Amino acid sequence: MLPPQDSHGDTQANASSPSFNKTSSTKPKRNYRTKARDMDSDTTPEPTFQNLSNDTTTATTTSPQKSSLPYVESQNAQNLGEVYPGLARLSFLDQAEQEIDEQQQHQILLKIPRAQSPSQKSHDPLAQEGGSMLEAQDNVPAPVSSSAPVPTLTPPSVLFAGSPTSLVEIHDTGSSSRGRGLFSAAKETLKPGTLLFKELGYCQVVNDASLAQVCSACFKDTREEQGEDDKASAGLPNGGQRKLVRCAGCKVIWYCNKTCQIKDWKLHHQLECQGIQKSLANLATKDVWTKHTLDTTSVRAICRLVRRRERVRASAKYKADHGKVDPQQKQVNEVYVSGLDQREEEWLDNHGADWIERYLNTYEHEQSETTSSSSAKGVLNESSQLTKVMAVVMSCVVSPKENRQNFLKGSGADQTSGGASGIDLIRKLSAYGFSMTNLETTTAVGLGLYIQSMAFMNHSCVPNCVYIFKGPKVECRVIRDIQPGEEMTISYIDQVGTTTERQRQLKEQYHFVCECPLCHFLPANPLIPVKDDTLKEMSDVPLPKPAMDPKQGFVCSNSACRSRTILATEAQLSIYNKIQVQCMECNHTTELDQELVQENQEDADRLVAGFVREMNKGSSSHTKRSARNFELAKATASPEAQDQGADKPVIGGMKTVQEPSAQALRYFKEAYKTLTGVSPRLDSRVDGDALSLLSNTEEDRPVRRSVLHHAVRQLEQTGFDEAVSQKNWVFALQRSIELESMLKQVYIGHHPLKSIQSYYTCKIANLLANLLLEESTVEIEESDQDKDSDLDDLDDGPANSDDERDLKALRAAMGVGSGSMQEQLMRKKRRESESTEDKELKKKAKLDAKKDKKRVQEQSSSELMKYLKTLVPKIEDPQILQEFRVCWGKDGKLASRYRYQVDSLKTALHYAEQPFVQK
Ligand SMILES: C[S@@+](CC[C@H](N)C(=O)[O-])C[C@H]1O[C@@H](n2cnc3c(N)ncnc32)[C@H](O)[C@@H]1O
Repeated sequence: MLPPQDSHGDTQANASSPSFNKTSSTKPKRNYRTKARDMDSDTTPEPTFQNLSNDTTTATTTSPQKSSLPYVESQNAQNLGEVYPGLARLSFLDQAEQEIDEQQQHQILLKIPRAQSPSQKSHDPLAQEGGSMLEAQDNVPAPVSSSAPVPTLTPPSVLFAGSPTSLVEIHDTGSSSRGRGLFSAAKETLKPGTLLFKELGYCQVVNDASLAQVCSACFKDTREEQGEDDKASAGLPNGGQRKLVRCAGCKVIWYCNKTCQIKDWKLHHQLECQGIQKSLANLATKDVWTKHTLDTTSVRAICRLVRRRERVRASAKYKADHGKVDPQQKQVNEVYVSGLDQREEEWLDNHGADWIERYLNTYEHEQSETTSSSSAKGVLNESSQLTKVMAVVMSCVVSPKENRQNFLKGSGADQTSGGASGIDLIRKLSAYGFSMTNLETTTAVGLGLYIQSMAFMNHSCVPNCVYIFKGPKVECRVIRDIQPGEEMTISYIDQVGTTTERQRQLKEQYHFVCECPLCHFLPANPLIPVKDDTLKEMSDVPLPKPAMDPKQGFVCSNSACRSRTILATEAQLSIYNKIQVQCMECNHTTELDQELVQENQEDADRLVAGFVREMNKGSSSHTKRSARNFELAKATASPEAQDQGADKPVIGGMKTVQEPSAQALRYFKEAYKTLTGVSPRLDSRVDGDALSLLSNTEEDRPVRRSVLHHAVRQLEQTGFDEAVSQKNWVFALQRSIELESMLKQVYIGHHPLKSIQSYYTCKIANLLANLLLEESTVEIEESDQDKDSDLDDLDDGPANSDDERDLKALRAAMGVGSGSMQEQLMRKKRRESESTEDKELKKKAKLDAKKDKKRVQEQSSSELMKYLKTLVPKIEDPQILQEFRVCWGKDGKLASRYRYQVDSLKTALHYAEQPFVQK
């Protein structure tokens, strides 16, 4: 069934179905030059075009979120995914590549050989529910056109029989806390780059912050840069950026176009659109949608989950009618385990249902009596984010009040929740939801629930697989050799963190104590014995001494001492509270206590905040999103920045490249030093004058950490992000290089983050080379003009006719020039009385100053160019391209974009060099 249209061809907003203006078929084909089109047709027969930038949906949403994986519900919903991105900076690129890998996917079958009853075996929910996703429903074309079986469509009997081409199977890990896991079912070693599986989410939603930028059907991100090789982007204005159109029914969900809307309508949106509208009409929840008082990402995800389950339920009923038992509910519940902490779970079990009921009733009651005060607000303040989310979910999916209890408590009689409690659903989403991320914008764009294979992948701090998002699908690839029968793992968090940090994060967000080899090799708690064979088996890089995590150590605090040996770890400090360590190299004794370290950290945080503030001062446009696009548009300094900019170093002679202010650099350097005890690498060739503003003297710091501390990485990352957003390209390049080398040191094996950082480095280098080229071209043109104007100057005056001079004076006297008539005549007289000698001297001084300035600029430009040239061999390292291929597939779009950047860089450098050589 397609979204119905009313007689005007418009969406019947309240008729359960959004649609498009009928006239749109007679209109010219959608043209990306038009502004965003609002599918809202309640008010106008023609589709309304709506500029996204003016839309309230974007105006009030939270800033683009960085994310962690999986999605963490227990945080404040407004901050969901704001943890440092780690793996979450992975891409979803567009889906062109999907076609390429489709063939491979057909080779992959999923085996689930755990013991089951015969009835369970034939109705495994993983196959059933996931399968329904790919079934053609309501005329939705099945995404896979080939007749070859794909995992989700594979009949259960085939699933369990296994196949010679099976790559993965699910079985027990043998550890009670790790439960089941995904194992290699291949007969041979799986090599890096192998595609293990592709999976479409059971449900997925675009997050609040990205709703108006990311299509809710194909997950194409309008902020994503269009590759030079991307044919679809050819001819698009705005650097190929598209605008989205909005569903007229709920006015919440956005799509690329009608095709995407219809696709999503059939799959999900027809099940949720009316619910959102109902919730919008509910006084208690209206503000959530209109004023964004609550992040609705998980609300919408749960709604989709609930509705989807209803559908599955119906199909189960059908199967039951055909004489088969419905094992789905039980088994799906088995897949989802709770992700909340014990206290919250208990509270929700005991009071959750009543509390939400009370919240909704109280609120409605208060609204109707128009009493502003106390209790409802008090209750609201007390509420945990989860219960609020649940309340909004209920307003979307449960209509009669009497059904609420059933929904919340999961009575078997309840038709809406399908037997499981609504609260359970939110827990499940919390434990199994994955934050979907876009690599190019480095932001979290959505939340997806992948239940077929991804749900069974356990975490490791040294994973052998990575996953990347491609549209609504997730792809999982091998990044290190995997032996037959070996467990396949991914990292749920940023691997760069120290053992202490990683373990804390896993505990807080995912509620388990990590049992991976790295945590055994470098235990966060020094009292836990080291298992030093765990990591050696899987690493071909030199390993640190067990328990001496180079990322989390303190080194000698004597700045004169160059030893980088780890003298103590943070874990030791947290156990002993106070430690005294003596450096073997210089005998200097360092005394550390937790308070001191804490102060040090606070100091650094304050400096980082100051650094960000100073960086932002320099620019009037804080458009991080567009800055990420690295468009070659010149960064014009704001008037304020230009005012302050008199003492700014002109880097590379390019007035088009903003530099961080001396103050910002000072903050950066201070923060770096506070964390590490040493100065950051601010390359003198690049930072020129800026560096001289910074003192190079190193004083002793009571705390010196090993340089790879997570905080340093965060500082570098902040520096990079800020520099990119302010178009401080030289500084951004430096930070990118630093980040790249850090990532190389801390990630074992291939990792997408390494390659994406290399991509940024190459891209910024290319950008600078192109700016240099532009500058040099402009300089040649200017110097040609200068020659002409110099000649004009010399010819000026005496050569001009009396008539012409008189005419000028007359014009000036009539007020066309500046100053009063008398002043102008005086000036003219003065000029005329100046001796030819004076004039010549003045002209010469002017020319000399100009030449001096040009010389400095040329010198600076050629230095920058030399520096960029030194980067070329590093950028051309075949290992980088290999990294791309492993993580994104051999024909990945990013690899070809990278190659393009390399070529462009070399060409720009070649031509930019010409003018300087000529002089
Ligand atoms: C996405 S599920 C993975 C599948 C799960 N093992 C199962 O049997 O359903 C995540 C859960 O697995 C467990 N887990 C995953 N990785 C682990 C690890 N490295 N150490 C301990 N437990 C882990 C935790 O209980 C975590 O909440």
